[in-house]
Amino acid sequence: MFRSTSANHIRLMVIGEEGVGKSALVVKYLTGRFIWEYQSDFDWKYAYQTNIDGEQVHMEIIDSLNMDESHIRWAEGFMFVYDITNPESVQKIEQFQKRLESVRSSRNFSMVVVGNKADLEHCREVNREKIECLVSRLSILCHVDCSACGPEMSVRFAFDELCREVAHLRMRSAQKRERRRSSLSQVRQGLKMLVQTGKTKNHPISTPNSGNNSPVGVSNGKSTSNNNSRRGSRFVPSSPYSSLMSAPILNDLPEESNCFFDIFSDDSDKKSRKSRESSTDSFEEMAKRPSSHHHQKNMIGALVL
Ligand SMILES: Nc1nc2c(ncn2[C@@H]2O[C@H](COP(=O)(O)OP(=O)(O)OP(=O)(O)O)[C@@H](O)[C@H]2O)c(=O)[nH]1
Repeated sequence: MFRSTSANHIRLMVIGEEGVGKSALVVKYLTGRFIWEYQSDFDWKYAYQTNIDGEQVHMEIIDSLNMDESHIRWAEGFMFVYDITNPESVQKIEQFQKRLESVRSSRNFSMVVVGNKADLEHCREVNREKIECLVSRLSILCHVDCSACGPEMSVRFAFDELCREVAHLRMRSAQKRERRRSSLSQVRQGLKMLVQTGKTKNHPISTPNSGNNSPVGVSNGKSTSNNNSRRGSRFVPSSPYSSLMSAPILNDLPEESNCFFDIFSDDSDKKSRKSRESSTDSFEEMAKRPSSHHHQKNMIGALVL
């Protein structure tokens, strides 16, 4: 699993309220030892090399008191630690997650939740069911109880699991990027063929709304509603276009529909590109309508034209 990542290098950040045992957990993971007191005025950064699932992994871990923005951007995996004897230490989990999402502007990070000081089970004040519900509501995949002064196994499991999460996330993102790239290159190729066909047939590359400078099917939505005109059109007669039509383009497009316009990157006419970009809203509005599926299909159809 780790082989597909860039040099098996993983960057983690340990976060949580003061005194929950962040430093104790990191040191336990790195050295197998528990030390009662740590200096906590600094953010500590550790480098560590270990073997997970039979593969060498190079890790960097920041043990951070502050949710420094640069650290949040730097890390890919976050370990949120709370103290099972301190209910207040769990309250900020949602807030932390929101902060991560806002700084990283998406969910492209992995997170595990660790309930530390499990050796003090008799003093537990955090309800296990409640925290399980919270964790699943926040779509956090892994929640582990462990103790920095107990057996090393559960601490190791928590860190290793976070690394696995990061590796999975990277793999999923790489697959997504690859799908998107191949969809876009299909469209580019199709457009090139169309331009060539248009030239050889001596047909103008015209569109249902040619005459205005806006991109086809994007500016006002009128052109996209005329499905019949696309079918009957002399410009979409044969198989290359139908294969283009069936390409999984819109499904794979990122939510920011600006990528939609990347397929025009060969176009040197900046003016018309600008007008296309300013039309993003109408594209999004069309996609939101109840019959968005048809609109989207029509949109591609209009684009092909
Ligand atoms: N009983 C018990 N005590 C722990 C455990 N982990 C940490 N402690 C103690 O809790 C206190 C705080 O531990 P730290 O590791 O400094 O906690 P921290 O979250 O790094 O604290 P800050 O650096 O101040 O944010 C120390 O006195 C530790 O000895 C644990 O698993 N069990």
